[in-house]
Amino acid sequence: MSTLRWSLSSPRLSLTRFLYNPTTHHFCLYGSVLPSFPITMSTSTSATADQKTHFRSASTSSPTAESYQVIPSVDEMDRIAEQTFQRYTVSQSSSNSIARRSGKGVAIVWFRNDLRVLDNEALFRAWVSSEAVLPLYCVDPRLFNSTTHYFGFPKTGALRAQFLIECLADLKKKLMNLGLNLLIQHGKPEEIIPTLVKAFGAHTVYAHKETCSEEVNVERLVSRVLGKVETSINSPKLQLIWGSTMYHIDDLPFDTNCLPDVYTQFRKSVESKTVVRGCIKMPSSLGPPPNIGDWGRVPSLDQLGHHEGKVNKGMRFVGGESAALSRVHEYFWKKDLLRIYKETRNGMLGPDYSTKFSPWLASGSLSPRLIYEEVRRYEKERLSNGSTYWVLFELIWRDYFRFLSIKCGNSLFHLGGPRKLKTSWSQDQLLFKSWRDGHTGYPLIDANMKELSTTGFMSNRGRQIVCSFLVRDMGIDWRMGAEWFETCLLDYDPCSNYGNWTYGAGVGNDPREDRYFSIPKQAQTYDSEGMYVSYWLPELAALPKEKRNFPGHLYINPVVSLKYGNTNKSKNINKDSVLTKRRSRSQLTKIKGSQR
Ligand SMILES: Cc1cc2nc3c(=O)[nH]c(=O)nc-3n(C[C@H](O)[C@H](O)[C@H](O)COP(=O)(O)OP(=O)(O)OC[C@H]3O[C@@H](n4cnc5c(N)ncnc54)[C@H](O)[C@@H]3O)c2cc1C
Ligand SMILES: Nc1ncnc2c1ncn2[C@@H]1O[C@H](COP(=O)(O)OP(=O)(O)OP(=O)(O)O)[C@@H](O)[C@H]1O
Repeated sequence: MSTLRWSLSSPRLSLTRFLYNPTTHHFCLYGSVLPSFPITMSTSTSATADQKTHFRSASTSSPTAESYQVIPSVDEMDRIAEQTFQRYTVSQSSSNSIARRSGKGVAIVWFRNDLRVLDNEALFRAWVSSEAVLPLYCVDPRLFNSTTHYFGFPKTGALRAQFLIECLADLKKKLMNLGLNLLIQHGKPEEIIPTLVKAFGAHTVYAHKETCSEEVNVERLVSRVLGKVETSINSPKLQLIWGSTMYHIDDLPFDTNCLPDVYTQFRKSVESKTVVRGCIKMPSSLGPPPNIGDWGRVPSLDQLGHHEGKVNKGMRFVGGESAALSRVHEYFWKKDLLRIYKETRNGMLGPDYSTKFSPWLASGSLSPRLIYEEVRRYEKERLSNGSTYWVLFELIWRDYFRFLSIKCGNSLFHLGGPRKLKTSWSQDQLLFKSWRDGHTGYPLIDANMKELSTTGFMSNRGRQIVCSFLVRDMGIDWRMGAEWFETCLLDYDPCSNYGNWTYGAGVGNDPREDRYFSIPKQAQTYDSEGMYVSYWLPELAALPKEKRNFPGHLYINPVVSLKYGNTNKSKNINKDSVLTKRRSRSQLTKIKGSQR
């Protein structure tokens, strides 16, 4: 594979290639931009057909509008991961080694949403405090063969299940490279862990602390049963460690119960008063493992309750730490995209408009502190600008929702949200189904929903638009949307998901109450040539560019009218609006009648 370095002087990656909209002051990634993206041609030379995911517009009228996501080969990912491991691990023989092993006996590491080796404090502490570490993952039936809380959707959809399988396979491999292994058991942690503690006489179980009630309940159960285990060593303990955020909870300038209600206040406060801790330098060897005959296999998709988990269009994410580190390397160093992140982050089409780190962050294959250190290194070695800062700005949003979940407790999942608002919502099944399946009659909504179900991913722009449409234009119970996201998203994280949905639904702590996203305006600003919608809805590709988002009678009739009408003044959509309004009035009556 070619090792290309992209600098601003690269003819194929200059800002002029992003379309600038003087009215909105936004840069867009569409139209003639995508074909010139460097990944298309330059790195595809050694990629096999399997590694090239066609991110190709179906448009016959724009044959040049295509881009490939090149998934690096396993060897390439391993090579990058190895380089990064060298940076973030220390050898025991090294004179500047800060890691000294001083413990006795066996310690268990219970892996949860922290499926990585680098900057994994639970793993590190287990190693320091023992003579042998037993790494464990429990395939918990509550996560895989179960349903979401209110509406009974699959708790973990097929694509996320597949992603997790890849994460586990990679973790097992990484641990074996470091002299350990990963014990994989099927069942509830509160049943598996005490048995192992007893069998190995383990003194401590290390795990990363979670914050939402489902996970916290499991922690409580594990802790409780450990209290009853009798071993030769007195009272084995569950030791919970904080490790999911960029800023450490113990370093916050306030108690989480006094977390500011406004994000900006939170951000300014942590930025001025808190320092991001350095990554834990992991030892380059973690063995020996305890003596185990059968370490168990990485589960199959069938065992996780699904049969088919393949992505055949759009972005294909590979699970695991190697792929995560490879993506960081690609986005920051190889393609040099970090320098333009702020201008491109609102895109919707293609592999490179944003970092796409979220699936790895959610599974814990990637540490936010490692991203922080890589941003700082990039700023030193290449350049520092608004874009390099903005990735950290977004990661602070992620931190904020995580801390907010502690403050809000279960109100994050309740209809009235943290503000406990009493609003009436519809649960109209037909309307919801049209949203879920991408048949609303609004190409921008339909394309985004198809992307979600096909790939398990949707851009941040898309998420805000489909959320606004569901709750504001359809008046549907926001929890139905949130639970559907919970099923489908590869990057599903209860805090970010329910946090963003409560904001979108106007029941969060957000001071901006009415977050309405006008579809015509969003379409004109972010998909002015209809490249995005025609990629996901190929039937629109034959239409002139300006009509693809506003196809009128040439597409499905809109199932509801827009709350504020079609304010974009587009000639195409207004033709149908009277009809739509008349029809949707009767539909709205139906909605009101279906409230629960
Ligand atoms: C309704 C809705 C639901 C969402 N559900 C989730 C979810 O379940 N899991 C999830 O990780 N993100 C969620 N987000 C936030 C955001 O859309 C994704 O994090 C982002 O699109 C991931 O793409 P990226 O990694 O390329 O992001 P980038 O733009 O490259 O941002 C870098 C990182 O910053 C963080 N980030 C960015 N925006 C947000 C945000 N609004 N809230 C929290 N963190 C953010 C993510 O960790 C992301 O990986 C949701 C947003 C909305 C509007
Ligand atoms: N990680 C998670 N992902 C999705 N939903 C979650 C998660 N953690 C908690 N919840 C949701 O939090 C809510 C609280 O569930 P729980 O069974 O603990 O209490 P409850 O009796 O339903 O509500 P409450 O305690 O608020 O009266 C449920 O809606 C549950 O699905």
